[in-house]
Amino acid sequence: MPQKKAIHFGAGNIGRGFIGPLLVQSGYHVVFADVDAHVIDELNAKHSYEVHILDNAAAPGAEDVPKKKERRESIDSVSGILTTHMDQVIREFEDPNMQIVTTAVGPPILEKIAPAIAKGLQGRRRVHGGVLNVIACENMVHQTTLLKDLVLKHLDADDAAWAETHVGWANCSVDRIVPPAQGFGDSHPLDVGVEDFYEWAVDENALKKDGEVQLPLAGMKLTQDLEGYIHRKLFTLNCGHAITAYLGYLKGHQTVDQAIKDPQIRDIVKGALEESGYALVKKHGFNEEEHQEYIAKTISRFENPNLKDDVSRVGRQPLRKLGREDRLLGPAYLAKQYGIPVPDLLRGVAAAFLYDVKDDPQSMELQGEVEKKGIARAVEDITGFTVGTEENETIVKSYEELKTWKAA
Ligand SMILES: NC(=O)C1=CN([C@@H]2O[C@H](COP(=O)(O)OP(=O)(O)OC[C@H]3O[C@@H](n4cnc5c(N)ncnc54)[C@H](O)[C@@H]3O)[C@@H](O)[C@H]2O)C=CC1
Ligand SMILES: O=P(O)(O)OC[C@H]1O[C@](O)(CO)[C@@H](O)[C@@H]1O
Repeated sequence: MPQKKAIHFGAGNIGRGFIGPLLVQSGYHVVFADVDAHVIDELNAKHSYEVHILDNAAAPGAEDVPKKKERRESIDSVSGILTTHMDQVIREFEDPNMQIVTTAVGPPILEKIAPAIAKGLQGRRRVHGGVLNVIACENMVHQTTLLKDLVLKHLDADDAAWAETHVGWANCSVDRIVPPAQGFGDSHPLDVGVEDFYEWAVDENALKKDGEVQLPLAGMKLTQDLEGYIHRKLFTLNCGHAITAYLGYLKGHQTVDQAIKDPQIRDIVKGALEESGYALVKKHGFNEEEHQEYIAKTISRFENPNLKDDVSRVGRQPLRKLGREDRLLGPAYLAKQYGIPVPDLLRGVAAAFLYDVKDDPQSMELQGEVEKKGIARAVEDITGFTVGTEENETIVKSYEELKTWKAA
């Protein structure tokens, strides 16, 4: 029997370190589609690589010296194509063994891969018309719905109607910390280091189950309450992570584990996650005790010294992270609905306004806004908290206080 196939757009950290491996474990041959010719050549030369699971273990008796405990998983049955080679992308979609399309390219890139997916779907419809499932694994709410809308723009009415009935467009929540690979040697360019923890929750209702695909895949949780999973992850892991990164950057810490060890930072992060947690418990009816454990587990994930996760990776693109539904303002607005005060979340927002990394265009754009409009007006425009409101004043006050951290 021919091997079933999946095409994954984005052979980066999450592609190679999380989604690709789960697809391979589920019996799929994974075709990575990327613009990076070096990675694609390596995939086609070796057809395999290793995932290094970097444990969070400290050496007994030596508190500050992490003991590198590591397991390895070999990922075989992989190949690559360049997304610029449209004919190859279309051929993969036309293959009847192709059953799943996943992405991890970064939210702004979805519109760039949409034309290739549209062409692929047209080809598939023409050749055999088999059912397919698409799951975008990006850190944002309703990422697959966004991808679907972008793809539909490239289809005529007939093809769009076909894509509605024959393609499952499933949103998901994707959680595993996978920093850029480091230290595996020049001869292992595809290897990637990951934390042990992972969670991939996928909207069960949106998947097409009438094709060949056997669900759930390895490591996948099917859920009828995706919003709960997305909010819990985005407003806890991503929220705490971003605040740790922005405050860590202010204090000159290089990595997340160094930043979270700083008592001043830890207190604010913990406070913010408690505030966000009260709102999540109210909104989704989570068990309070279990949610406290989830917060503690999340903070312990930040402490993993073996990940060497740079604060500039976690803080990247601050304007996206200051989106109204995203990790900082999302929980602040949710808490507001229940009258929950959020001083530490707003400290985190203020810290984002102080993030001035020269080679991060969004950071520079944000600084430009502050310079042009002044902090209170910039906060109003970006966060929606108008000048004179308690939230705007708290952010501005925290901004001024946190500035002194930078100077120190
Ligand atoms: N790294 C992590 O720990 C996590 C990341 N995510 C999300 O996964 C997504 C990807 O993140 P990473 O893997 O960290 O980024 P990455 O930068 O390591 O990987 C992105 C990949 O997309 C490729 N790419 C860029 N333009 C492309 C195009 N037009 N066509 C095909 N491929 C293209 C890049 O060459 C790169 O290989 C983001 O949305 C991120 O928020 C979600 C959970 C965890
Ligand atoms: O990938 P983004 O959205 O820029 O944000 C970085 C975040 O993504 C992750 O890499 C994985 O969820 C986290 O480590 C971090 O909070």
